[in-house]
Amino acid sequence: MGKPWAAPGQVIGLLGGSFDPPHPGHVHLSLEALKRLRLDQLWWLVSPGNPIKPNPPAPLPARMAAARAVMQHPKVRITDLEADLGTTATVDTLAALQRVYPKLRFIWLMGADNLAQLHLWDRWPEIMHQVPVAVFARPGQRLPALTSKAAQRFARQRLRRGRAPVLGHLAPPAWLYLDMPMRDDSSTALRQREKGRAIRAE
Ligand SMILES: Nc1ncnc2c1ncn2[C@@H]1O[C@H](COP(=O)(O)OP(=O)(O)OP(=O)(O)O)[C@@H](O)[C@H]1O
Ligand SMILES: O=C(O)c1ccc[n+]([C@@H]2O[C@H](COP(=O)([O-])O)[C@@H](O)[C@H]2O)c1
Repeated sequence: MGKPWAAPGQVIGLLGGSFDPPHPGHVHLSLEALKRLRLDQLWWLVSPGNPIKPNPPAPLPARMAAARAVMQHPKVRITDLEADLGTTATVDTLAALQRVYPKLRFIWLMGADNLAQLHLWDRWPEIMHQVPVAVFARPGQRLPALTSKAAQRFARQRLRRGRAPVLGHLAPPAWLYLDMPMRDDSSTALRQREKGRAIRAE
């Protein structure tokens, strides 16, 4: 894939994920992020593989094609940048992106379930010092997210939601939690449904 193009100073949201498969919850988060964070672009980083998930995902080309089919928006780029960069840990991906694109401003986007688990990620506090972070509501995840180790450790750096439009221009650590109408789509549920269908068809 060609490298995505953006003008110096632009604010780019990064949505990393396995997207195994992609679903309307990803699209919904993306549209909310574009609007609420005033993003110039949003890049989906379709991951070669989540470093802490035990089972490997479906092959990357299939997930890229599925992602392109569900998310079509002039400001959203579907990328396999981590495969290009040779990174899987987010801390390494962000460092590499900041090296390759020193003039862009990145915001890391994630659902509330990921904030609840962030303390399990490789060198996670560094991530909070690399880029501002925006966390989006997900059903049943508000309390786990807001009482998580990461939320507690960075409690003083949490901003009120009214600051969302300027988040991309602030120096990290800086993060906020954004409520939104929630969708309960999940890749796990879709994979389980697909497995059930395959078993019934046997
Ligand atoms: N329905 C949703 N609402 C809010 N955020 C979501 C939703 N689905 C996924 N996300 C967020 O999108 C990012 C990528 O998600 P991912 O590809 O892991 O999908 P998933 O449905 O969480 O998959 P899995 O069930 O396999 O963990 C993560 O930050 C995740 O929190
Ligand atoms: O860096 C880590 O250690 C790490 C651990 C777990 C997840 N991540 C990243 O979090 C994003 C969401 O992952 P997933 O598999 O839940 O879609 C994706 O970009 C992963 O690479 C990163």
